[in-house]
Amino acid sequence: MSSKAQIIEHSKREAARAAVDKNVNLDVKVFGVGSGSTIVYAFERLVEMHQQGLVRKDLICIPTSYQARTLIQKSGIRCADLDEFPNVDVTIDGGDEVDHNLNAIKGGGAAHMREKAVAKASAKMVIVAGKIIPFVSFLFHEINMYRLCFTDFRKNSEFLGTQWTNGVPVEVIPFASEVVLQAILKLSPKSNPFSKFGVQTDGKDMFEFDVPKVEMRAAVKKAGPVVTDNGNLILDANFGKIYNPQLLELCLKQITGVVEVGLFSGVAKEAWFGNEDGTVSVKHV
Ligand SMILES: O=C[C@H](O)[C@H](O)[C@H](O)COP(=O)(O)O
Repeated sequence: MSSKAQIIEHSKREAARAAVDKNVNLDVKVFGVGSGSTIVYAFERLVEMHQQGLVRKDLICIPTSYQARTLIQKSGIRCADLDEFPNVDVTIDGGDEVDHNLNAIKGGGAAHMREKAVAKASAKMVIVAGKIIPFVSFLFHEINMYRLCFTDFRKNSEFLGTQWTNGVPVEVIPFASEVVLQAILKLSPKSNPFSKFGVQTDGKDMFEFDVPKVEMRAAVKKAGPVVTDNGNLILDANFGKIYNPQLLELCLKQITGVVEVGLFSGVAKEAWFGNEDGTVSVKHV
């Protein structure tokens, strides 16, 4: 690993640990465990705190994926399903990209369906984003440092789809995957099918591209597509910059055959960032 990659990995770990330290205590009874590489660091800290008596001995952890379930089961902390404990105190999860309102793209690991179910059942959802690049300038600007140095990056940090260019993950039932793909291609950047229901837009286009770029996610080390923990497929839909994530999420979710969309609009209340320089930043909404 290069030294720059090591620094980023270190800051990602620090951000994950700080998020746990700040949000998990003896009052937390039910904790949602996100998925991905960053969450491994967060869960490592949770296990330490459990061993040190800093969290409840009878803490219940709700997994958001097969990966999270395995982590919990190996830890000795009680693992339970969401339908047993539908009221979660705090969930901590990773993120692929986060904008200045803490809207996020998630699902780089195809886990966003269960992640969103657990996040929405949580009194508080916290995102830890290891990949700070889209946000660096904004945060530095906020604390009034390096304002000039990072001015060029600020514009880019405003919109989802700027740094995470793999597209928005859309989980679809296999039966309708081609139909959904065609429907996404027909979404127009200027459309607001919800205006008749009173869903307002800011008058700007919904996303950048005239026509989205959509492809089915292919598996690695297996021929064929990625199959999710729910037995479904993933379409990665690249819209370019996303100007209105709330509306795009609604538009995608109304397509029959879509199970869940990796846009988390207005879900996270707090985000922790591991910065490129090894420091950690936090933002609340
Ligand atoms: O499906 C995967 C999840 O949404 C992850 O939380 C997200 O992709 C971030 O993953 P990582 O922590 O590996 O960057």
